[in-house]
Parts: sequence; C-alpha cells; structure tokens
Amino acid sequence: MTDNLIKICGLSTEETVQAALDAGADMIGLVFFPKSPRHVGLSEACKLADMARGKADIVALTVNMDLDGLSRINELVAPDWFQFHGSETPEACAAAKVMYKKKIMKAVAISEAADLEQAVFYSIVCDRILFDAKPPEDSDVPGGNGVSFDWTLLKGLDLAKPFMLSGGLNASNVAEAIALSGTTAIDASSGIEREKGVKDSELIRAFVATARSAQVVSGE
Ligand SMILES: O=C(O)c1ccccc1N[C@@H]1O[C@H](COP(=O)(O)O)[C@@H](O)[C@H]1O
Repeated sequence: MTDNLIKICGLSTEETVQAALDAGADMIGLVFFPKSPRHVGLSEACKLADMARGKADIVALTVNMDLDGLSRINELVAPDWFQFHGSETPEACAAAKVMYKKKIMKAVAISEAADLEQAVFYSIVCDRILFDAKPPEDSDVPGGNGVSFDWTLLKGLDLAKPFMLSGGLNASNVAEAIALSGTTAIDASSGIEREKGVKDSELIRAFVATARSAQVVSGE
C-alpha cells in the first residue's frame, strides 16, 4: 500500500460516491459545468458532498464561473477545494483563495514541454496544479475527454506547490502513468465510466486499488 493521493472526479450519484469512499479515494470531484455530462445541480451536489464530508476532500470543479456562481457553491456545498478548469488567471485564483478561504487547484493543459511554463505562475498562488491533456479540437469541454499526454514530461518537475496528474487515466494505465511521471497524485473521470458520464462502481474500485498500490520508479 502507498499513500498515493487519489481523486475520483465527476461523481453524480450516491451509489458511486459511496463506492469511491469505500474504495478509499482521498478526494471526490463534483462538476459544476452544464456542458459536461457529469454536471450536478446544487441540491444534488449538497447531498453528495454531505456523504463525503470528513471522509474525503470535496472538490468543486468549475470552468470560468462568475463570482455569484462560485459564492453559491461555496456557501451551499462548502467544498474543501475549488478546481478551476478554464482560463482563470493566476490573479483570479489568488482572489478566490482569499475570498472563499478554500484550497485552489488549477488545471493546466499540456501537450509539450513548453506548456509546463504557465504552471510556474499558478503554483505561486494555488495550492496544487492539475496537469491534464489539451482537449481535442472538436470537444465542447476543456476536460473529462479521456485524452492522455506524454507522462514523462512531468518527471523531475519542480514547482512551488504539489501537482496532480489527470487525463485519460484508468485501471489499466494508472500504474504506468505513476511510474513514468513520478507523480503519486492522480485523478480519473471518464476512465471509470461504463458510458459517457455514467460512473461504474466496479471500475472505481479497480482504479483505486491499482492506483493505491502503484509505485514511482526511482533512479531514472
Ligand atoms: O469531467 C468533465 O466533464 C469535465 C468538464 C470540464 C472540465 C473538466 C472536466 N473533467 C476533468 O478533466 C480531467 C481529465 O478527465 P479524464 O480522466 O480524462 O476524463 C479530470 O481532472 C476531470 O476532473
């Protein structure tokens, strides 16, 4: 067993939140983005968050949401984290951190080494960086696309804050992703679904079990 940090994102039912908690996920993500097949309304999100509170960190994922929307989520859902998955600036991330007194994770889209540079600025003001693949050109959503990037780009990366790997992870590739990236914090969404937007409890269990035991390969 490892202390790898495991986030299960895009949960929208009580059954799959319970499966993630029972499997030992450290963070559960709720998506507040109407274009996403994983979007949850506020009242459902409150129920799901209450199930997880104190057992796993609750992450509210938003995309370029205005302050009214963020304030409502903050007051009603009371997440531990906001995950900003749009084009929010470092200044906006810093302002949200002060205003809501919550931890902030900023998604940074990667396809080549040069894309890592923007993470430096975010890592000064945010609590964690989430590296995700750039979305396909025909996608309506900036994440949850099941697309991976070259995991070796993260090997040896030194930022002011910790980071997490996402993008196309599933039970079959997460051990290799951890080994090649050197990252022990990982996040999955579409790779644990039986169809788009529909999480599968068995796939969640398999993902968490594999991710929990996967080791970084040292000395490379
Ligand atoms: O899951 C979504 O629908 C979503 C919508 C908008 C922004 C981000 C979204 N998901 C996040 O994207 C990454 C990668 O997801 P996947 O594993 O490749 O499906 C992950 O952090 C999700 O939380």
